[in-house]
Amino acid sequence: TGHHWGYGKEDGPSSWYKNYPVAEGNRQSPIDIVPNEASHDRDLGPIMTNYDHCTSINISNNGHSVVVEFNDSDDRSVIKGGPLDNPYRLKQFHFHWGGKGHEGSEHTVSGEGFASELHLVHWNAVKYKTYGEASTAPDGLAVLGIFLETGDDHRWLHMITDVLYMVKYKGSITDFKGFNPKCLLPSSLHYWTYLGSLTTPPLHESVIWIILKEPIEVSEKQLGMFRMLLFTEEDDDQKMRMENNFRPPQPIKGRRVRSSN
Ligand SMILES: NS(=O)(=O)c1ccc2c(c1)[C@H]1CCC[C@H]1[C@@H](c1ccc(O)cc1Cl)N2
Ligand SMILES: [Zn+2]
Repeated sequence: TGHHWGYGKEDGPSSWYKNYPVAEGNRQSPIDIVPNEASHDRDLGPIMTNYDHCTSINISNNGHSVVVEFNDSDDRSVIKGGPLDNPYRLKQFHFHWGGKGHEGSEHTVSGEGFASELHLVHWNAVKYKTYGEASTAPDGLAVLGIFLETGDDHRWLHMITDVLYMVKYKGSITDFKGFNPKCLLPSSLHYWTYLGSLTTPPLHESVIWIILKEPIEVSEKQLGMFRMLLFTEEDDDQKMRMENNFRPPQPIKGRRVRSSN
């Protein structure tokens, strides 16, 4: 289903518009965030994440990233507050990263990229019946973006990097239960928010982006573990390392970025 796309020279972000014309739309993501051009909105309250009873199910390599899926059959793990009119249910999280020593985040701040970016994907189960339906609606998804910068070892990220060898190849999946993503959040939940899109095909313009200002620290060694993943399947004789799986910033097209206080 859908067209083949990737991050290479032939199938990468600059060619996605051919099969996904919305790539040139008016609310595409990621963007470059310019902090002193963001407007402080007094009625923008704090965001609240309630992941305590969340249930991770599995971890998989979908050929574009490594994804941890959650049970989203009820409101056990949600994000609410801030720009959101109701709670959005946690569906999955995944990462985008660079190559050795290169940048790898999708959003940038005053033109600066980070080594990686974590996306916690939530959907509006109050207004829509399924994730698929929500993924095409203008207020269907809320993605919490967290920057990863290199520094000390992240004390909990090893729970993920320790199992990456199990999902080395595209299409591989393994059980991954009892992981609470609360441990991946930085201490401050101050954020920027704007209306955007999925950063990969199908690039649906259905995302309320909430980008945390404070990055989390991970070690170069931990990040290097992500680069042992492959874009390719086990029986593919080409072993293409999974790295630089990020879309560059897109035109802001007059959009406002708001800042929590
Ligand atoms: N980078 S990102 O945070 O902007 C992001 C967030 C959510 C989704 C995507 C990318 C893309 C990439 C893989 C699946 C696809 C999408 C989806 C999943 C399952 C579906 O049934 C439909 C769709 Cl559209 N979900
Ligand atoms: Zn993403």
